[in-house]
Amino acid sequence: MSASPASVTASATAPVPPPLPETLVTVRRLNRIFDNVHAVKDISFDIARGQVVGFIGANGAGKTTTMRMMATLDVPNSGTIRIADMDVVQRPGSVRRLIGWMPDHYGTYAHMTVFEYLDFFARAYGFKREQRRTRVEEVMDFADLTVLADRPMNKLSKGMGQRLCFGRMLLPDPEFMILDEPAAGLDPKARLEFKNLVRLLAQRGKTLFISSHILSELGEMCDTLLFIDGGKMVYHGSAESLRRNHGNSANGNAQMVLDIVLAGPGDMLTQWASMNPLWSLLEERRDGARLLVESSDPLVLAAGLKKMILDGLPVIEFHREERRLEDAFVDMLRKISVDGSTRHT
Ligand SMILES: Nc1ncnc2c1ncn2[C@@H]1O[C@H](COP(=O)(O)OP(=O)(O)OP(=O)(O)O)[C@@H](O)[C@H]1O
Repeated sequence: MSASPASVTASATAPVPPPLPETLVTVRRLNRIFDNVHAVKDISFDIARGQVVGFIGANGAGKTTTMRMMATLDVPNSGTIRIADMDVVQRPGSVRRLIGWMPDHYGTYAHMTVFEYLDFFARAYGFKREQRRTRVEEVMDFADLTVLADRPMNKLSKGMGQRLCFGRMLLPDPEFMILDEPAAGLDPKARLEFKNLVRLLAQRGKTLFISSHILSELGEMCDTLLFIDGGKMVYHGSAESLRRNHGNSANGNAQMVLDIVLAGPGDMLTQWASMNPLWSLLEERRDGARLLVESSDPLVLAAGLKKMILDGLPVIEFHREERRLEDAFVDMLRKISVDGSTRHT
């Protein structure tokens, strides 16, 4: 994506808006029930202005339902959502002027080109003549759509379509952007480009709320992570504090993760770990495994590696890993199932 510094600021001469509050979004005791499905259960959280927040949960966890309510597209059964001190149910029109919404699916118009599509929406947002053309060009430049300007919408790849949807959201230069699974189905290059775009928007002081069911997709680009599981919020804090605070075993002992490669089948390590206390299997691969060591003492690690060799394991490579977010998350869920509380760190 070829963003230039000026390219995200709308060029329309709009009146100067009032300053936004420090706490841009406040969600309190939010509930949504569909027939007999309690999709969102008593969720509360705040989002500070300028933050990039990752909203993570498995399929069916309640992400889209929560986001649709924030985007004024659905109404809670109980609870409140306030964006810039405005209640989304009572003042949807004013809230909409502040937010951008990128749905996980969007309709295509077979005979419209990328330019025509953006031009159509820019017209709907009230951009007139030259301003409209300038704005559409700015957005196409930012979202790397310029080369696709004349391409019919129904001839776009998944990644191109995501960029178009992203561009559409950027047209009115929203302060708060709600993005539902924007990186789903993107190839690694497109995902990296998307991360860069998010970083650029964050640098310009925008606030973003981004959902994904893949933790590692969001870990690096978000200031804060918010986890939802079965409609309930189970964690609200930074990726770093998740790694730090949930890097311990249930009995409070420190742990290490070791990635080992063998010149032989990975199940040798699975068997070895099952026979050695302090060691357990995290993940078996064809030619190795990731093992968890219930200690932070380097001597325990060294003794374990020596024993592996003496036990005849053909170890050809090993390294200590940063604890993965996924592991920390699983660990946290395990602790929550023990004491039943939401984690705020
Ligand atoms: N309009 C609806 N009517 C009935 N049930 C619904 C409706 N919308 C969502 N649900 C249910 O609410 C639950 C949460 O769905 P939601 O789409 O919010 O999850 P999600 O976390 O976004 O999942 P995904 O990643 O699969 O999109 C699911 O059990 C879903 O079937």
